[in-house]
Amino acid sequence: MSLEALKQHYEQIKNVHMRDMFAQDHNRAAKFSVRLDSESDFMVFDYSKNRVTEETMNLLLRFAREKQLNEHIEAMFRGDAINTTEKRAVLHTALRNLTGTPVLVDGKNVMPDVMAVLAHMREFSSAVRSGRWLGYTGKPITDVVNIGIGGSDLGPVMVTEALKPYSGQIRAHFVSNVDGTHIAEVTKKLNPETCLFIISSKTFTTQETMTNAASARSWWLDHTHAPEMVKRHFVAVSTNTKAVREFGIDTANMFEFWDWVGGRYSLWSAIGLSICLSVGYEWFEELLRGAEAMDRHFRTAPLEQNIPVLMGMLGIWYNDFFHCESHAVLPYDQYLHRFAAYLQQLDMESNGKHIRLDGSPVEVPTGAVVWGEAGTNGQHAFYQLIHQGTHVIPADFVMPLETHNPVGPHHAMLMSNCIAQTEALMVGKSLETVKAELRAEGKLSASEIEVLAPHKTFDGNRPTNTIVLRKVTPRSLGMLIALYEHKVFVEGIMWGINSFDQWGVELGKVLAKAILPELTAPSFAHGHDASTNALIDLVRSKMAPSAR
Ligand SMILES: O=P(O)(O)OC[C@H]1O[C@H](O)[C@H](O)[C@@H](O)[C@@H]1O
Repeated sequence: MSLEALKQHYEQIKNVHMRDMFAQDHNRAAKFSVRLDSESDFMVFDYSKNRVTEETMNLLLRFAREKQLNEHIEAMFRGDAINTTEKRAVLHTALRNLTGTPVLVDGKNVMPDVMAVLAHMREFSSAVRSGRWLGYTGKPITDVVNIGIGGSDLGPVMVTEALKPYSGQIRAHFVSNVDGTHIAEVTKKLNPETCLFIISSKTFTTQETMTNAASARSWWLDHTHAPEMVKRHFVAVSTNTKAVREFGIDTANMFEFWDWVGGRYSLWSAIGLSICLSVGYEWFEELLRGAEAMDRHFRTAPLEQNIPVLMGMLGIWYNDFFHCESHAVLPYDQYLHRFAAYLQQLDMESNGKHIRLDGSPVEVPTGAVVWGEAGTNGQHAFYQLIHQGTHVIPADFVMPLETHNPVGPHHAMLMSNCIAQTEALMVGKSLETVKAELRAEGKLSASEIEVLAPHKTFDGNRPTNTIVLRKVTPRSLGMLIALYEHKVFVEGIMWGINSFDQWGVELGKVLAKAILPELTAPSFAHGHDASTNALIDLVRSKMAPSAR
């Protein structure tokens, strides 16, 4: 069993320093790097600064084979109902299957519907962007507001931000939080004659989205008094035609998707309409092409050269053996400033599970706590803990070689910081070196040096991946996002969990619905624990003072 072999191997390797691994193997950087090209874009996955040897990787990949990873990958692409608790296929890959090769769900080829919705998105976004789609007073649309939450928000926000250099005249806004401040602040910036609301919700029942949508419609009607013109200013993206119609949106302006697209995997579907409106359909299709290239790679590359597999298995290595609990994602490109927030849902909602597919409890911790910030801001905030704290935090550095904004020396500085961080995290700085430096400075006594030097030492040996891109383009972004989707999949398979349901989100939703009427009830809440009752009563004293 490779698990036993891995456990033994871990004992041998756990204290080996990467510094020595690099010293012993001058070919290490090349050996532990994979490059993937797609048209003029490329990605280099450099995983040489990890606490692994060739033997580690061989054992990890043997472990993956034992768990039949290849068969699971095929089952996903084929459209098997691998989301077993919801009895659904998982086919975000079909959304970017631009060659149109048939993909069957329950014997039906889904590709004609996928292509039809893409055509609808192309036609609609072109009408809006070209000024052919007019608002109720005959003016073109200037502002688009996506109202959605979770997967119906985070992907579109992240991508729209990342692709700002490709955006046109239309301004994109996003409202997700049920906090009235969010919708209020966005509507302040809008002209009711020239704005378009996209109500994005897979289920069209999500409390936050439905409340924000109703408030947006009230705001719009208060300003326009033109209920018959709602159809020119409100469109919907959903799987729920009935609820869309009931909301009052013309179903001709509804963009459909399907239950085999998970919310956090849906930016490639019509949920990406706000992206399309911002950057135009052609660039949206480029995003899909990037993802398609990663899909092909994931499905066909041998495990040894398969970037999502390597990345996922490194995740398993640190989680299952080193017991690392968190994972930092550090993009060195300001346009990727929402990338970590997006990944939090992708990774943590997918793999934050305590039960395996067969209903038994998991045997190892699952799902790292994912967090991060765009470089170099993070360096001046939390990198201290990554360098010298007591936790080992594996980190991904995303490094686009070209910038969209070549301003003076900025990009060279950004790159030098990124590379320096991975070097420092790996190499560290020994006590002897620190002492020698302090002695050479000649400012401190020998005893002062003894006390200060440990504070200035770095153990190093902190693992990092460096993901090099040519530039943040629609294509490379598509590759990058699909890489993480598949990495999360690989980890889920290894843990034997269902990465595609999200029952954990439900309990809070149910309890919030129960508490809502109690906040304005005439009598003191008594059905909960003492803390909850008291908190409800505090809110009640503000909301229904006359009731007290
Ligand atoms: O698109 P919706 O149906 O409105 O769902 C929005 C979000 O709702 C919940 O929070 C789910 O856990 C998410 O996975 C989903 O993305």
